Amino acid sequence: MGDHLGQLVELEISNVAHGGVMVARHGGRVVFVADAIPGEVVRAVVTDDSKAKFWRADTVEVLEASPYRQPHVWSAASIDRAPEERAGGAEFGHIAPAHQRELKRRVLADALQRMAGLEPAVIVEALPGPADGTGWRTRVRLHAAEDGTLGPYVARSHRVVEVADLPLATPEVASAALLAGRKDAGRKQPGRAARAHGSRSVDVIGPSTGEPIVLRHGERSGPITERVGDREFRLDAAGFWQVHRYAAEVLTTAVQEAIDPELFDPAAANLDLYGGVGLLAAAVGDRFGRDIRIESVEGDSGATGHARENLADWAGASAVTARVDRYLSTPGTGAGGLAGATVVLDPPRSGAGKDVVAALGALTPAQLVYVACDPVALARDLALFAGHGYRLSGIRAFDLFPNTHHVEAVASLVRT
Ligand SMILES: C[S@@+](CC[C@H](N)C(=O)[O-])C[C@H]1O[C@@H](n2cnc3c(N)ncnc32)[C@H](O)[C@@H]1O
Repeated sequence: MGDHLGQLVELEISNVAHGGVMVARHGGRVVFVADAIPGEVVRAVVTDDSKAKFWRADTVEVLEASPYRQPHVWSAASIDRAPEERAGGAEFGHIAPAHQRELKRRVLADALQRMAGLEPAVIVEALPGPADGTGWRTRVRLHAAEDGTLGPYVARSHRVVEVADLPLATPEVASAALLAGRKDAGRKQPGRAARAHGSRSVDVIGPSTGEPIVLRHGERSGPITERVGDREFRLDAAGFWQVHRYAAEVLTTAVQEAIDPELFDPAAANLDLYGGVGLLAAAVGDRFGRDIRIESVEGDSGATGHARENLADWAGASAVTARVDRYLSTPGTGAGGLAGATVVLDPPRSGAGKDVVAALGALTPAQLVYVACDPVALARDLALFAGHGYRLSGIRAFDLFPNTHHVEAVASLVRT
């Protein structure tokens, strides 16, 4: 091992893997290949040969192209650049949008089948916005290199690369970010990757109301307002909010539709777990009326403070700061257990996990709606839920992150 680093290999791409890379075989070993498409033959450079079972490689030349290959939506991330100077964060940008969604569907379907024995019919639905999947990012983080260059990281590294455009960002966010880059960087050679400078970063936030906000490392700003339909949400500029400009709206409707009204009890101890500033608790409230009872549970006290304010329209709504696992293991959770309750959960990428699933299973809510940004964590948790007497009754998937490999799913679970 270590002898093959930098070696050029010719690879036939057989499949898509979780994590935005494709699968090929070389000399009996699996190679995870970036910037390729299933069905292609590519020449790739080995970037990691440290493991016995698999290597990693980056495409440098396409020998037989897929009919789904397109010019990359972001030239800074294209294979026309050397791998060490390719911007990260748009790893599917060389694939036609409908086929990106098909590959994401395959990854989700494969995870559900392998890890949970489930074979639901599922497609990945496109969001409103440009058909080429650009102009959606309302949040962008750029990093500062030692020489002052401000830019995204090179794919799968912590090297900073200067870029001339940011097509995945909304036009307002892209302009603000590039302006910040020009101010900070002085005159640098575009396309050159440089080592990152500690943890210095610049966040550009484009709320749906007001001008973009640029927060340099350590800076704070007052709260911002995000509008979703007729409703407004206050939050800290640097706090969590769905990144795609239409994501909050799409998830609101998806969660509302994923709840079985026959199983919904407005007086039960309904929960919005990993609630952020209350977006999905409000979705439930808007679907089932002003008198419902719902508690939003969130680990970040700043977000909970805003959630209280954002949920003020519902007398029966509350927001608490707690880690979800601790909250669920507190005796008297939901004042008398969760019998008859509807639970929405929207955990971070790692998923809810064994302890949270076990605690929820023991509290026997009537139904759950699981919003997931990682198909493998979702599939693992669905298998765990099955062990606690919950079956999948419906699932939808959304292309909340076009031109990347990420996919969001909304799964409904009911008691068997
Ligand atoms: C994917 S976000 C969802 C937020 C909200 N549902 C929304 O759509 O705006 C996950 C949230 O869970 C919170 N969080 C992460 N781990 C947590 C934990 N163990 N307990 C409570 N909250 C947690 C994060 O602070 C973040 O606000």
